[in-house]
Amino acid sequence: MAKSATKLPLQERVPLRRTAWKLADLAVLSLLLALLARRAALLLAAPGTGVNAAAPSSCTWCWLAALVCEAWFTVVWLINVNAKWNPVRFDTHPERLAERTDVELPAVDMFVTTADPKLEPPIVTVNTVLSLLALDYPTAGKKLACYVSDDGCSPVTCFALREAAEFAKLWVPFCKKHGVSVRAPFVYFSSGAPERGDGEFQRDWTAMKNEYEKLASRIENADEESLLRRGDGEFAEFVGAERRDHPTIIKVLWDNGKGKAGDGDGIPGLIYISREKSPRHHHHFKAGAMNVLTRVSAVLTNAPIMLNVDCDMFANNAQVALHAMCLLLGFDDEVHSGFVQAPQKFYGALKDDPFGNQLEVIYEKLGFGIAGLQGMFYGGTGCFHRRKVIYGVPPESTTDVQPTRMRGSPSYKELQKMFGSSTEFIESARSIISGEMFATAPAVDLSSRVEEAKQVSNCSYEAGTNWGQEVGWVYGSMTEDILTGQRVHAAGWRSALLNPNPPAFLGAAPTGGPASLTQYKRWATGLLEIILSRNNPILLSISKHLEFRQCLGYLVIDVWPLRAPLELCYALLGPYCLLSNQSFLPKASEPGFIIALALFLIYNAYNFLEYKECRLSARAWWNNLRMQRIVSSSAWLLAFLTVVLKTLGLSETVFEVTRKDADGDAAGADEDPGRFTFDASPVFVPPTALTILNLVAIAVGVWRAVVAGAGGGAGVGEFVCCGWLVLCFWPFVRGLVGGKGSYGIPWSVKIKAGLLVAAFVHFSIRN
Ligand SMILES: O=c1ccn([C@@H]2O[C@H](COP(=O)(O)OP(=O)(O)O[C@H]3O[C@H](CO)[C@@H](O)[C@H](O)[C@H]3O)[C@@H](O)[C@H]2O)c(=O)[nH]1
Ligand SMILES: [Mn+2]
Repeated sequence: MAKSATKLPLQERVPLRRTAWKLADLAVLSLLLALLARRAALLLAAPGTGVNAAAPSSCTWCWLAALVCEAWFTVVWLINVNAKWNPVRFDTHPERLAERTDVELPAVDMFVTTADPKLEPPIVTVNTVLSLLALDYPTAGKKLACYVSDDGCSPVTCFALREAAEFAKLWVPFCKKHGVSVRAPFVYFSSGAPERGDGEFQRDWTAMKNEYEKLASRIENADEESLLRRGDGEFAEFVGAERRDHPTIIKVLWDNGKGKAGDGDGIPGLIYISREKSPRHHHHFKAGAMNVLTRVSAVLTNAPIMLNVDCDMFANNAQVALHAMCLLLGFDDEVHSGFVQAPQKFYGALKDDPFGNQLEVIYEKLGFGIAGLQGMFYGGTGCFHRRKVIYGVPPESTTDVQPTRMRGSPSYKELQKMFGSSTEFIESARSIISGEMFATAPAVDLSSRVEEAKQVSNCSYEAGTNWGQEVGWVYGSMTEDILTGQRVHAAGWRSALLNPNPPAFLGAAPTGGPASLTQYKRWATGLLEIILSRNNPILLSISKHLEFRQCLGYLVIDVWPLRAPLELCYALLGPYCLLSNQSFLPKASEPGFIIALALFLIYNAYNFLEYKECRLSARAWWNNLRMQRIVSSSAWLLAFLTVVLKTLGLSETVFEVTRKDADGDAAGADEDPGRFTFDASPVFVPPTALTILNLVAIAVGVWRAVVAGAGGGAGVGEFVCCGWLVLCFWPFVRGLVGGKGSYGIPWSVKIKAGLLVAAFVHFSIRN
């Protein structure tokens, strides 16, 4: 892109100052090191005997275990400090795009994935699709196209999208005429009738609202049986289609190519795809769906930029594609924006984040920090990709020792080996690899290329190719987003963080205990799969272009499941010591006590101030703090065990889709959607056991000190540990005693937890 000095930049990378935070980072680090040094010194001073003469009751192996855990906590702190150290913000100026006659905007293919019409109601997907079709983009009708992948193979979803295509003919012009800001109809109409505006607007608004309500009721009342039996054979392909065993179904629901030459202001094309499934082929969950979307769109429209969103992530900012273009076109070298990721933000989010999954502080502190290193992680949704990056093309600037097949003009044979045997696909890939940003898509009806598109969606298409390895979304992890982003960074690309105001996309955060913990468990399972694979960030930073500090940044997230066993071990030390009348922390009279106390206070104050700085409440801080403990002992721990079993070949990991609620809150009027709910799932066993155990330990400790008068082994530190854990697990205390229905912990869980506690108490007291 030629540039002259007078041109205003499309984007600015603004470093953010954080001197006071850096001092606090170092203060906590020093305290952690002091704690470690003291422990190590005392252990060395009295090998074999009690840990120190002043406190003969301290238990040597508890001190050793504590030393290992605290060393690990120090490492975790260090990698966090690294990630947060140099944050940056990217400011984007889409209004300058219009002034820049030298900048032509590339076409964008927009992908939406859905997998289950029950967990992901079609009306949710339809709203996401409508928000994308109505995006502001010059000649949107020509340059944008929307592809929906339906892993649920549901005629209802297909019907809903067909209806949406009709509705879009009214909705898109309405949004553009009146400058509607949020173009997902359910959000737009939820705010009630507009107060201002002229008569024409009022009339249009009422008419639109009526149309939307009719659309919504048609979709909600659609049932699979009657669709399949419809006389016009419209859904004939779905007859007999098993969700896990059916041929590819592709339907062009709106063809923007058809006889529309010259009419750029039309509505973007809309294509429905349900890829072939067969029990003989692994379908690789979302990553597999993304790869099919990539190939089908290559054959049909072949836009050089691809946007991907989950079915619940509507565009909340109509200018989002323009903001993204500022980052994709606004650098002198495109290596700086291999992909452009918007943070995951949520709509209708519950007050004070009761399930600790709104991730606001993570994004603002960790996200901006990582953005200042090699660049934001790919988050699976709300991301603009360069098609060539997904195809494995390295940035111009990397000087690889090995000659890469992807440079220059690879031969047909080489391309076939990488991308598979479709001639149409290879032709399209050739123009992408050569860096062509403005190849005009063939001026043919999309419908006339459906057969080619079906060919590249077959489940056998990828056999023997590089798809899922060096090309496309990477297979082998439930958390395909982090894995795929790592591959892109390892190729030497950087990424940019897209953070416009209003936020780019909004999605649904799961509510209730089971859904939230299932999501965390899936993430942690996938992360451990990454750590154990040849794509783990340490190997990538040694052998490829993943920068060292970025590698440490990835580890902050990747080690989640590894934290679980160590945090569990540390959480057991307090109750063990109270039960066996020993200690693992310095006594209040010892100098070491002050270090532990200061660490506890400063660490928590630090976190609290982070929440304050992100404009969140004290309640949100506390909810997140305690969810950290709950998630670690439940979801992360189970993920750890699942992957151990998988490694031993005893089980498989599967992608459990998160439920999305159509209206944002699932609970009835008399229920409290922020209150923790339970089911009989094994994830609830360990935290239930920890809750009971800590209560028992405190009771035994108090009894020993007060009634039996034989205290002295355990000190104030052990009591604080157990008391703190009980506070953190308060939702479980409530679930144990009083909760009705899903607010109570089921008996099967209580019994399993009770048995674990009995065994642990027996073991502690006997020792
Ligand atoms: O076999 C599958 C399974 C899932 N999906 C889609 O994948 C998306 C994400 O699934 P969801 O259940 O909503 O997971 P979340 O935990 O909300 O997703 C986060 O975490 C995932 C990785 O675990 C990322 O892929 C997502 O983009 C990210 O938002 C949804 O659109 C699904 O329809 C498929 O297309 N096929
Ligand atoms: Mn989701």
